Amino acid sequence: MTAPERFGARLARAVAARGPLCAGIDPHPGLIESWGLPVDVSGLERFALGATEALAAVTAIVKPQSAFFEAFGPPGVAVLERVVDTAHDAGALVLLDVKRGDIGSTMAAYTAAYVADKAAFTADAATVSPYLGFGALDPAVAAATAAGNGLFVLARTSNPEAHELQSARLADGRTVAQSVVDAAAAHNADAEPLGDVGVVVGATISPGELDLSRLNGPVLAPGFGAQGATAADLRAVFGAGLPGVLPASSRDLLRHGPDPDALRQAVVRVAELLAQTRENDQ
Ligand SMILES: O=c1ccn([C@@H]2O[C@H](COP(=O)(O)O)[C@@H](O)[C@H]2O)c(=O)[nH]1
Repeated sequence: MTAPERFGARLARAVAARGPLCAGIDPHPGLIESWGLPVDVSGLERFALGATEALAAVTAIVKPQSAFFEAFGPPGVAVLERVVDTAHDAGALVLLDVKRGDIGSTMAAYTAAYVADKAAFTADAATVSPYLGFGALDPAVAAATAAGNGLFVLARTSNPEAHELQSARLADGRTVAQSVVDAAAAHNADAEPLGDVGVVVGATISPGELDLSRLNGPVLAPGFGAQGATAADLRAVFGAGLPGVLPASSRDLLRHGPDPDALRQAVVRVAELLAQTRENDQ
């Protein structure tokens, strides 16, 4: 049996074709209402599938936020499953934002749900938390990568409350967040063009907080748009030409719906802005 193509390679190809923007599918009740839909499972379904059909046609990767689907109970989770399939049909990869983190044996079960071989959800990658110890993620890394899928490990998140914990110093002088980046990098050594174990680093953090130069893996950069980070902040935090940085935006794209053309135009505008910022660097 031939090995599945690795996530890092699939992501690099998708980004080369469609650009780095990661479109978030976050069905906030207020957004569902603003699309003129009822805040119930039928409204959730029309919102999430409409957003996914439009955004997944023009982006490399979409990121459904599981919490907003789980909030509707099992029928909401069934909608999430359809979002994953719809995004794949439109040609995008799917990063499920579930932020799971637990002891190793339980992580194996979470992986079976999302990114292992024959996983229930068939996502291409999932977000995980290392704050029960990075080693507790080992079963998840092994199962996801064996299936050709990826993980994005929370390192330095975009929310202001994260700083105290994630920027605390370890005995060796590194920050907690840097130790997460370094542990992810160890899994990506020698991978080409990009490893399968990414990190989450908010576009809202201060420049120079983290050294990502040896990561050799993708970086999900939320905080762009609704949380205030700009294209200039992305450049300041991540530098020019760092491969694999995926600026992520949810509310700031979704507020343009329900018109699919308006949603797609919002993606085009952000892509132009990102490209312009890159050109200014050269
Ligand atoms: O550090 C993090 C990690 C994840 N998120 C998630 O990304 C989106 C951001 O939504 P916006 O509407 O673009 O602010 C959301 O699903 C968060 O749970 C994050 O913001 N920061």
